[in-house]
Amino acid sequence: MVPEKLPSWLQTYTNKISSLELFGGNCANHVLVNEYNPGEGIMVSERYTEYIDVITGHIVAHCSVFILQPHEDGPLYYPTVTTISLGSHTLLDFYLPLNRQLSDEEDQVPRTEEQRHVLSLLLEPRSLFILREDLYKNYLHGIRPLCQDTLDHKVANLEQCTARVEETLPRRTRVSLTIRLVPKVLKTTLFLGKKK
Ligand SMILES: O=C(O)CCC(=O)C(=O)O
Ligand SMILES: [Fe+2]
Repeated sequence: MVPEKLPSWLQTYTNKISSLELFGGNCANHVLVNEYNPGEGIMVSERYTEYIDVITGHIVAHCSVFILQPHEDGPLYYPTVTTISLGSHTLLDFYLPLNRQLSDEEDQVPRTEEQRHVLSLLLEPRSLFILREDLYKNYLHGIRPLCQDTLDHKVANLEQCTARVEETLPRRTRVSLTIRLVPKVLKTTLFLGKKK
């Protein structure tokens, strides 16, 4: 990763979250901004392909295939990822990974996504969500492409929220700021063609 300066408004939130000592005394240095319209879920880049000019060795084109699926955030940001939700709530769903089934001797039949769904968390607007420990390491997460959410008993944090079980919440446009620490960054800076 090549470092770039964050816009000052984002640096403010990054500093605030880092002051909670979530990143082992370091300051978070990576922010992913996602916008979800009602009906949209998380799109995950499944395959990133680069096309390289065989003579010069330069990348001439690249493309990613984006699909909707539960995913893990992987080792790059481990052990902590934080998310600020703005504008709308969403439901973040947690799933058992497919490979966890194989250890269970009675049940070698692949389960559907619905059967692997363990719990959801209601992320309210202006809330901070901290993903770490068991939920980071042992579960996949995803956001379903829905226009509204009916809260059921699988929503595990309703006691901490203002919403109630069986309530239906229409989704509005949500912007999420996923703030995390990438420990290894290049020492060089990226100049995007701006002359001083
Ligand atoms: O938008 C969110 O709340 C989660 C996004 C996410 O899981 C990701 O980008 O890896
Ligand atoms: Fe994620």
